[in-house]
Amino acid sequence: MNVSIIGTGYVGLVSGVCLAEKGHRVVCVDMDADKIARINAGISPIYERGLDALLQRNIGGNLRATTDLADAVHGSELSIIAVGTPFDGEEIDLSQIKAAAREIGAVLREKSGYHVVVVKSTVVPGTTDETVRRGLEAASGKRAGEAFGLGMNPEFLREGDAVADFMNPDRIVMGGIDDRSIECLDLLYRPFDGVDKIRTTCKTAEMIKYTANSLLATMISFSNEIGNLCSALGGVDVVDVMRGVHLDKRLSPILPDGSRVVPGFTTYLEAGCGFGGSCFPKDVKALIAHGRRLGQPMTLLDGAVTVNRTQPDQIIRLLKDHFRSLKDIRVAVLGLAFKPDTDDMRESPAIPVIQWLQDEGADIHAVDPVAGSAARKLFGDRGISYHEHMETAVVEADAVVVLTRWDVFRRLPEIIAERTVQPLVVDGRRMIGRDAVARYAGIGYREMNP
Ligand SMILES: NC(=O)C1=CN([C@@H]2O[C@H](COP(=O)(O)OP(=O)(O)OC[C@H]3O[C@@H](n4cnc5c(N)ncnc54)[C@H](O)[C@@H]3O)[C@@H](O)[C@H]2O)C=CC1
Ligand SMILES: O=C(O)[C@H]1O[C@H](OP(=O)(O)OP(=O)(O)OC[C@H]2O[C@@H](n3ccc(=O)[nH]c3=O)[C@H](O)[C@@H]2O)[C@H](O)[C@@H](O)[C@@H]1O
Repeated sequence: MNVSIIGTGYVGLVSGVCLAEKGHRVVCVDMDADKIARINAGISPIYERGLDALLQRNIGGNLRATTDLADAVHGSELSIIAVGTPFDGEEIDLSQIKAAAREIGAVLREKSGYHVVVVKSTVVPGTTDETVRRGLEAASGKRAGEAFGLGMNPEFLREGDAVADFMNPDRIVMGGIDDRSIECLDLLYRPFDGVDKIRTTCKTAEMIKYTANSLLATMISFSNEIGNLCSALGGVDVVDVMRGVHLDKRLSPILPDGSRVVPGFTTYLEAGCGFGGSCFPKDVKALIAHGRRLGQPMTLLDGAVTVNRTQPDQIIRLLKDHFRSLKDIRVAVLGLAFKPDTDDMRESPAIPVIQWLQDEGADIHAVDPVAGSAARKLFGDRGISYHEHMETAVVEADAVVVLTRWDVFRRLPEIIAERTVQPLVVDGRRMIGRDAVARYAGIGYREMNP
């Protein structure tokens, strides 16, 4: 199938590369000429495990990239919209979606033959049926359901695992305004044998995406609230509590091989310094705003956002418990990205923590396997030295703060073991054993007062 993808960010690029790998002929479109040049040169503009290899295998073959949207849409039977849908502080910002619909519509005015337009971006329920349909019809002078089809196909990939998630999805949701549009999506996903496929309306597809993200975000905030209570109680560790809760078969069914999913990060019941990224924060806020507009308060989701906003304060509290002032105190910060395996710093809990440390006049030594240059752009050099390796960052540190669950940080106890003066380890991700270091303070745990 000939496919054009409008918007070549995380989702557009990964989808394009993976669909090309599955045998479709794909053209990725973006207005950012630098990005397009890099992709055509076989260099991925984003850090994502496994992406470079797939990109290099397909570019110039099943895959090409261009800034020419009209040419790409003309040469394809299906166009996927994967542009950004940020939160503007009040509500979802649909300006990129509207522009893409207008531009595609203008091409459809001249194009003969049936064409299907599919929204992959995360958009509030009703957007595809109303805003996108209106934009396409106005610009093309044609009617949806007659000259062209319209669908909604949300994406569930996680950054860091994007290629693996796209290639092995848990489900594929295919929303459409009619059977013909859904059939076209079915053809696109035919190479994904054995995956559960849901055929539904565009509005339900949109709602499935928001509900999935809101549930996961709420589970994290729930775990964090319970963790904060454990910490207030003293002598109770949220990790033990969640293990006990999670062994309930309704939460972790026994797998065919007799094993269980181990409670932890992948189950979204892991307390820590909060969720970040380009999606959970903006999507939950957009759904709350949409509910409010419809006269439906979203009390629980409001709570999830509030817990998350204040969760990095737990790190600050733990530091304040141990140091009267942070002025000139040497603090090693392990992890800057919002999660491991990505260089993305959007809404990372490291942002408020580092800004507070800067304001306090701490001597900050930051390390992240890939997000160092993104962090330098964000924070500058005020009070911060950036390190390539954890070893140099933690040397002589008075405190070590763990903010991202990168696997390499598990070696921390081994690295500081030889030091005569032991630093305080503030574990914002609960990934270092409580007894593995001499001085430990973790989110969701406090020693019982003697
Ligand atoms: N990042 C993620 O992990 C996931 C994101 N999503 C959703 O997918 C959508 C896209 O997200 P990202 O890929 O992260 O965004 P992004 O911001 O990385 O990429 C969007 C791209 O679209 C381009 N663009 C915007 N308007 C354009 C136009 N008219 N013509 C050509 N190019 C245009 C921009 O230049 C940019 O490169 C959002 O709605 C997001 O919520 C869904 C699942 C996962
Ligand atoms: O719509 C999206 O963009 C995507 O949002 C999330 O994916 P992502 O933001 O890439 O990352 P996650 O691995 O889900 O982590 C999100 C945040 O939650 C935090 N987290 C995760 C799990 C946990 O138990 N505790 C916890 O604090 C992580 O540190 C991270 O900051 C969803 O997991 C994807 O399914 C979805 O497609």
